[in-house]
Amino acid sequence: MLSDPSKKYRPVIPFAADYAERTWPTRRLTAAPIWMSTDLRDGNQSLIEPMDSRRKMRFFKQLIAVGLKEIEVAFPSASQTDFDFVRELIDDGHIPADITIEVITQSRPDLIARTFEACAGARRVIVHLYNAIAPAWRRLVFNMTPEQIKQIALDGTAWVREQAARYPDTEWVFQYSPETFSMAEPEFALDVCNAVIDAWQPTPERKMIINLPTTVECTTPNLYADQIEYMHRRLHRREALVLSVHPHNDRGTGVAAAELALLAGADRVEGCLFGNGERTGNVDLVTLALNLYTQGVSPGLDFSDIDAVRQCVEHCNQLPVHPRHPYGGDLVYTAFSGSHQDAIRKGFAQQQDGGFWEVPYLPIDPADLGRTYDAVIRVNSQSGKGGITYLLEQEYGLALPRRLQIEFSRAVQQLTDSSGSEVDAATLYRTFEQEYLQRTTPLKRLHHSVQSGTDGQVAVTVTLALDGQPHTRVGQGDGALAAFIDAVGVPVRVMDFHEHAIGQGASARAACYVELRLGEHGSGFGAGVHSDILTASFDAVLSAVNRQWAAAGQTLPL
Ligand SMILES: CC(=O)SCCNC(=O)CCNC(=O)[C@H](O)C(C)(C)COP(=O)(O)OP(=O)(O)OC[C@H]1O[C@@H](n2cnc3c(N)ncnc32)[C@H](O)[C@@H]1OP(=O)(O)O
Ligand SMILES: CC(C)C(=O)C(=O)O
Repeated sequence: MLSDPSKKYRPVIPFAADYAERTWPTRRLTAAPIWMSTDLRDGNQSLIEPMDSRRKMRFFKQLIAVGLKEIEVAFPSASQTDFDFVRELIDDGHIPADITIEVITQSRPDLIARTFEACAGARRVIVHLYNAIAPAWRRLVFNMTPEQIKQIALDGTAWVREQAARYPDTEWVFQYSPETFSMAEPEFALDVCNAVIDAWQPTPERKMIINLPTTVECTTPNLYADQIEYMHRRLHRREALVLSVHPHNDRGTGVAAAELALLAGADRVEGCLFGNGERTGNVDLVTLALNLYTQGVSPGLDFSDIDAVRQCVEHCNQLPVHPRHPYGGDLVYTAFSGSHQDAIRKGFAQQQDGGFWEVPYLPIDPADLGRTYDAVIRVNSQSGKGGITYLLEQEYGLALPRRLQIEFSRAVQQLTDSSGSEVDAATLYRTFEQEYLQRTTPLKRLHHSVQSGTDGQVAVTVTLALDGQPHTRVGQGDGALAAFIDAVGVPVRVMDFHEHAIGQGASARAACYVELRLGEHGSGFGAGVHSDILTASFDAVLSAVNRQWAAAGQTLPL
């Protein structure tokens, strides 16, 4: 890279002086625009292997299912595949009554004629004429003066009018794009567009579309918004126009450019699902739509099964959607890091049914897009007790008390540190079993009985396996747990005790967690799960004792 890039690159400055009449910065988006999908055209022309007709048809049907009403289906004069696809759509009746197909063409009479031939018989078609107008294209590609470039647009408009007259049974909607608009002088772009509008003479009843692309995104989105507002205020017959934008994403700000352009007066957005398209892509319609949704504005597009849409797009484009892609990526509702997991868990616990969505770190409820909560919290070495607790509770119904969460998370941390990889809920549960539920050495409960006396005292008789040998012991206490501890005969103090049901009805089980202090040694937890709640608490005591015994180097007198 150059130490002084200004010797090679210059900023694109659309306006000679500041565009001070702008009003867009204080506006807000309160309604969805008209959406137009160009997946089958701009998206398709950028693919390593363009779609065959089967893929195109699958994509077309998916776009309809999502709710798109305007779909650019082809560049029919470019290839026989594209021409035949348009014919198939029309001849085989694949275009529902509320869908308008769009087709693009260069401004060349033979190509325009072929475009109309492809569309003959359709109910309604948008014919999209384009020519590049920016200085570099004028000079390098066309070697033409600005007047000659304007004439290309006017010639094209006349040829489109001529062809449209030959097919009176179709409703033809004319769209003109000054390609490379954002890199052109705004005054020249306006001049070309107004000349085309004057030539076409749209009316509010027969509107035409003026589409202003960032063919190559080359400025910050605010400058593009200025350009759009400038055009919006000055285009002839504004009430007879649909003002459309077509952002690309070369600087990674295609979504912002589209959003600011809508604030600046645009009515319509052209883009692709998940942002496929030339180079870094067209603007992503999924992100735009769901950005509106998360602000409480209905986008008019339905992504309630976003994974199915993504699979279709990946299949048709033969390109993967990035795991971090907004809203649709595999990992975008997943938190690995401890503090995020903790906040998400607390948010879920306090989220009211029917209330405003307020789960930290999740801008949208994954369930609205058909995603489950299963993958929201995943555990690796960056995770804390919150995530571990969440998974054990969600998958296994275990609600660990706070200090046990801290204790158990140390065991999990050792596991994730040594493996360096993610642990799933099943592995967590297995670790919990090994650490607590299966701690039956040296003491194991074989069987027990409980007798309540008339004096409020309880007696417990328990047979324990101690190092494999059965021993029967009897204990007394104010309650069954105290009597059991007395029977075990180990000097422990109960520091903390929790129990809860797992599941409901006849098959419900009980989980019990006991924190014990054993003699002079520190305290630690034990846990038991059993269909009988008392038995669960006895097993929790033995689990705690056995863990303490192991921690003390097996030196405790049992
Ligand atoms: C920004 C965009 O995405 S615009 C859409 C771009 N998409 C595509 O190009 C995909 C489909 N295109 C194609 O298949 C071909 O380009 C075709 C069939 C349209 C034309 O093919 P060809 O006649 O071989 O021309 P080629 O592809 O080389 O295009 C360049 C020629 O078109 C001219 N041209 C480019 N754009 C336009 C336009 N909008 N109107 C009129 N002429 C144009 C160029 O000046 C050049 O002319 P020249 O050969 O006299 O120098
Ligand atoms: C033809 C136009 C709209 C285009 O695709 C672009 O400029 O990117």
